[in-house]
Amino acid sequence: MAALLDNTCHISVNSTYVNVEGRTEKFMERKRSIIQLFDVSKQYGAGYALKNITLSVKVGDLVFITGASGAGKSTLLNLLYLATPVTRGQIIVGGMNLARLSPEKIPYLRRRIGVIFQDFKLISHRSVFDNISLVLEAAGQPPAVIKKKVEEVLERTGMTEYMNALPPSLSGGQQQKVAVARAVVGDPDIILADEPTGSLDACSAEVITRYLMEYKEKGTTILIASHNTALINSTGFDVLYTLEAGQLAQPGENICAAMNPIMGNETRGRVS
Ligand SMILES: Nc1ncnc2c1ncn2[C@@H]1O[C@H](COP(=O)(O)OP(=O)(O)OP(=O)(O)O)[C@@H](O)[C@H]1O
Repeated sequence: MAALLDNTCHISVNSTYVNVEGRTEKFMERKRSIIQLFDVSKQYGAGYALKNITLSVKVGDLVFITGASGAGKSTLLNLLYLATPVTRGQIIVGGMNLARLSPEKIPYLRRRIGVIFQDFKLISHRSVFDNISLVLEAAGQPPAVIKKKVEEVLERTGMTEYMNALPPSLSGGQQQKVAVARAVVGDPDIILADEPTGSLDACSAEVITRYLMEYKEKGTTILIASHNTALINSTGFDVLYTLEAGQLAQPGENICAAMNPIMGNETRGRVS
């Protein structure tokens, strides 16, 4: 079965080979999974934020989690970072079974993941520089390396002049850039990004998106939760999952007309 995504992207789900914008890859055998969810559910009280989610993400893939407000996108990312515990099911990240991870191993998991939270979660009484450098201090990096790396990510995100500022004195967009800088500074294996350009103007969004895609090119696995079709189209994707009221959309149930024609709950390429 072949589905036409747009003029430049054809997908053949029965084939080992996929052609995305002229790139032909033997993707199914080449890559191993770095994230796996098996029948995962998350309940808040009596309500389900996520229900029976089974999916996997391969090393180096750019994966979008899309869906309407309240569909469960942020919850999914939060589970991967152990920001909130799973109610049922199993989650494996980088070979670690999160249900069996002892409290002292959680920092190890988190050092391998860079997170851009939707609400940024910056430490309000520490400077921009400190918010970013804490990641490297926790990883035991020497001060000279920390200074060099923090200055580099500040420069790349256009935040050098604000390095001594406290987060509450910054605009939402500036705080989001700091959150991006903090997420990438440790050169993580996985980046989890929740609407990473949601507070940015168009020009800044382009700069930040390109910066994140440099990490994709270096082999970092990136999961982006977003309902921003422009963002999705600006990067393309390896896999796109659509959530609908906490469940993966079934074939033909993609809820956003703008996302059509997507076939099934997983696809590759671009949306039209
Ligand atoms: N801490 C919480 N306590 C109770 N309910 C929660 C909590 N966090 C999320 N929820 C509920 O879980 C569901 C999924 O929320 P989530 O934030 O994951 O959605 P989302 O797809 O990221 O939405 P948005 O696009 O608006 O950010 C919603 O019904 C929400 O109200």
